[in-house]
Amino acid sequence: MIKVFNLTKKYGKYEVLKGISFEVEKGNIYGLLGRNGAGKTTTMNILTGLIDYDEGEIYINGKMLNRNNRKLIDEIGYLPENPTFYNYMTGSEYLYFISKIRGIPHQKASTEVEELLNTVKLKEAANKKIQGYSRGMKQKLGLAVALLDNPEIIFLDEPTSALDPESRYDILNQILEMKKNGKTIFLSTHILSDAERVCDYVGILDKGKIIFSGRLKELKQKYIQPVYDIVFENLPTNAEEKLNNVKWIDDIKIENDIISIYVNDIEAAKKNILNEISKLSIPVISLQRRENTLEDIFIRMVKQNEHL
Ligand SMILES: Nc1ncnc2c1ncn2[C@@H]1O[C@H](COP(=O)(O)OP(=O)(O)OP(=O)(O)O)[C@@H](O)[C@H]1O
Repeated sequence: MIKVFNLTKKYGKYEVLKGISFEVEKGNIYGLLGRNGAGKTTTMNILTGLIDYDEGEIYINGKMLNRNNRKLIDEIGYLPENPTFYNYMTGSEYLYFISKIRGIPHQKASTEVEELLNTVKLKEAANKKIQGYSRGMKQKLGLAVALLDNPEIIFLDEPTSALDPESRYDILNQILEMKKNGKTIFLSTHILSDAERVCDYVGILDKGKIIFSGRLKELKQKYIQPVYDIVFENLPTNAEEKLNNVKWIDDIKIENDIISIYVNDIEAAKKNILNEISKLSIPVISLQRRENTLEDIFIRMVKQNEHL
């Protein structure tokens, strides 16, 4: 559905994308993950034909997206990171307006607009002016615009950032619903728990390169590694130094009074963890073992990439 080979993009001398390649198959949700400034929006804007690129090949639905002839492809819908609207219009008026621009016949548009307002749960606010919409409502309206004319492929740039938990939940559910309806979805996000909830495949973009692209399940299996979270009464100052010398500890992360210990030998960890903690001589409030999350894996991969 989407194939990208060796894509390069420079802003002046600054090379944001250094030859990235990945594929998204039909009917899947692919999440492009990366820190702020990694180049996610740049990638989105290139794939949706909004900006030019320097080198590489892009195929969307079997058609080559030509660098010098970036015609917007009919089969795609796009929700940009910060969608802009005509705020004096109502949500419903705006959807009719966009339908008209896209050349959707009025009768077809009226059925579709009603359906979409239902789908994105904006029916009640449909006749209210957009200027009174919350960020979440605007995002839902943006999603409706992306879904107009039933595109096969939908691009969503940071669809859940800056939303409250309820709106995030709604949007994520709608993304899952789109997949059920056979859509192919390419989204970018830095909210890894959201990616973990909806994505089948992920690509990790870091320092201009894709450092992983594949099935989320495979990534988690590859990096399967238990983590111990230990909450201390107050943080031991020399903890990092002491724990880093322990053989079966791969890495540690310290946040407030919690130390997360990433383990490379679970049998050794089970036998020795209490002993190592007692050496720190600080009262422990709790100790819990868990599987690592996508966030843990992401942080470790990006850290490893830092040393390359
Ligand atoms: N038009 C531009 N001209 C020059 N530099 C740019 C331009 N657009 C983006 N950049 C730079 O390219 C890099 C990637 O930006 P981009 O917006 O693609 O990142 P992002 O991963 O989407 O980040 P965020 O999550 O913060 O939106 C950043 O360093 C940014 O400052």
